[in-house]
Amino acid sequence: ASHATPSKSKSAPPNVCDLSPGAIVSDTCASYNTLEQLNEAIHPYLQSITQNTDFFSHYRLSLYSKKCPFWDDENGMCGNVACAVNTLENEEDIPLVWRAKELGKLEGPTAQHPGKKQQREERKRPLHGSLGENVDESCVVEYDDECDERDYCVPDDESATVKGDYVSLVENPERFTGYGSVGAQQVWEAIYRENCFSKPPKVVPASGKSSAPGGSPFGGFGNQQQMQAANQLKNVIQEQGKKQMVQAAIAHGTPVEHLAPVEFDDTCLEKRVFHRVISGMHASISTHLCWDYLNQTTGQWGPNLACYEQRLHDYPERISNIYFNYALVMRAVGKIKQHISDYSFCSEDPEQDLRTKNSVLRLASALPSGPEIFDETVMFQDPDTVMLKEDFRNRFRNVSRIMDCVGCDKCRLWGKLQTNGYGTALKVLFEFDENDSSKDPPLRRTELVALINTMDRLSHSLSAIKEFRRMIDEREGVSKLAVPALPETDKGVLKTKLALEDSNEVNKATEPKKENDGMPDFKRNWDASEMTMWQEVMAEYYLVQRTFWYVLYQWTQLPGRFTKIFIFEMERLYNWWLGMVPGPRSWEIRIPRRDEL
Ligand SMILES: Cc1cc2nc3c(=O)[nH]c(=O)nc-3n(C[C@H](O)[C@H](O)[C@H](O)COP(=O)(O)OP(=O)(O)OC[C@H]3O[C@@H](n4cnc5c(N)ncnc54)[C@H](O)[C@@H]3O)c2cc1C
Repeated sequence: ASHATPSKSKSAPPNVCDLSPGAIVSDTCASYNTLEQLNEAIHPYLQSITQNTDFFSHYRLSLYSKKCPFWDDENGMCGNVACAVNTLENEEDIPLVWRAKELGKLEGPTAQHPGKKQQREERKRPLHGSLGENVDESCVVEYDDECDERDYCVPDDESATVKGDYVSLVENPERFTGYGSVGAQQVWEAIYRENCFSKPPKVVPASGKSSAPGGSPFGGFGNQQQMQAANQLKNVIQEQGKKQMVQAAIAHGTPVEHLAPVEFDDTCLEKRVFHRVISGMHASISTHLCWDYLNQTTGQWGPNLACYEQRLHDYPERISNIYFNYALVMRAVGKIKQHISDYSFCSEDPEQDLRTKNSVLRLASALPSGPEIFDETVMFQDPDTVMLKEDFRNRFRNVSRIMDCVGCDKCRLWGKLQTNGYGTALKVLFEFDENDSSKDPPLRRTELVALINTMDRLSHSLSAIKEFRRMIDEREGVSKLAVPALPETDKGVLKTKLALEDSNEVNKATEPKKENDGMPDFKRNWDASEMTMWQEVMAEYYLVQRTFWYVLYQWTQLPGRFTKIFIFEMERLYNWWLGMVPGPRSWEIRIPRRDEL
């Protein structure tokens, strides 16, 4: 990995817009190239861990029992599902399954967190099979409900009465849901406002522990901490004197970015880091929804290039923030190697426990050790910034609370998970000792699951961005070559075609990706009206010839392919036998798509 001195505290914000491969991602020590190469190597591990282990494919959180503590429906600041205005104006006209309300619902089985007695007495099946017969519940249930004061997130079991539900992450992939408009903009706006570090620190109990388990003496709020959080955020908004402006702007459909900018002092590293983490998370969510996008008119799922261009491609700083987050989370995962070696993943299934541990250790070992990628030690060193650390933590807790205002279940699930993931990364970076894990604070199950899944999300974002860029290059390459060769009339057609592709039309972008495996051109892309009969016959003849040779060639490749598949499968079997999670399959047998026939 290339190594460079990261920006020191108080330095001016570096240029985050240089996305050239060799450029160093600002505030980190790695170049875009290095991170992309690392990603290619570890992406399969991450996918395998998050998809194939019971431990990392289930997450526990309070989805329904928490009330948004920051605004309610009465004053027009609405955060519930009904207010989550959809991307299509008249959704009633489209089939139910494509509507935002349906897309945002959680899928698959859920299970309530078992009580302490049940946990003790039925250690093997504390959830009574509610997540499915094949799920090993001892890998899923979290036995330690305690919360530590050094947490950067709001633990989801903060209130003793709200223990949360277990949900499958595999059955609820992060993708387009149609959630947007007023509700979503308001949440993002509130989250970015948490970055007003220049204000004096807010009063939040230093312990971070629930002070009022059980019933609430404060009416609408679950407990004292929620009440305080509500007051803090209201204060921030009122202090800024912008609440009215924001509401009015949203009500009139004015984009939030047209408002006067939020007071944000970005001269010091810590404040910049906070902003970059949030913006990177936002950008990563946007990448996933553009990558797995539903065209609500045709019902087709697929990448939407126009969506990517509108939300990310034209904002290099957002893309840079994704890379920044990847470096930060990667450093955190690399730092917990020692901690993980003593971790119990599945108390009642030693075989799955070992497999899960081995796969996490393999991932951690594949990451550069030490501060090669990200050097957290340059943060919070300055005497002026020591107080910031506490402020930083409290603001992160508030972001976590704001997530309760997300009016779409699936979005809330992934929003909460990723906030927890970044919170855990920061906890690991600033509270864990890489060489001596004896004094480390406990790492809870939800935190570990959130950390690894957040890394997987970022890794997926990097891969998707690479593919989106390729699609843009391909499009631009085609247009550059095609334009000079075309007659004047066709240029007009091509211009319209490109304009359509550039606009919100998603049809093109939602087409499945074509593999370029050296396949010859089988299209009849000649103009018969300009050809003699003989030329046409020859063109047809060459087409048949090309097809014939291609099919024959593919048949000759079959024995080699089967041998490779056999060796690959033997290797996976061997890994499984050793107790490791076998890597994902790199081959599949599938019915050809229509355009391939
Ligand atoms: C926590 C959360 C999770 C969500 N999860 C999903 C999901 O899984 N699937 C889904 O389809 N929708 C999800 N959404 C909604 C989605 O994020 C968008 O809000 C929605 O698609 C509307 O997008 P928009 O173009 O109006 O701009 P938004 O993404 O809502 O952004 C609002 C404003 O913030 C600014 N902005 C945008 N991106 C960045 C950035 N990276 N950094 C800094 N500023 C930025 C821009 O000025 C923009 O106008 C989620 C929303 C939230 C709050």
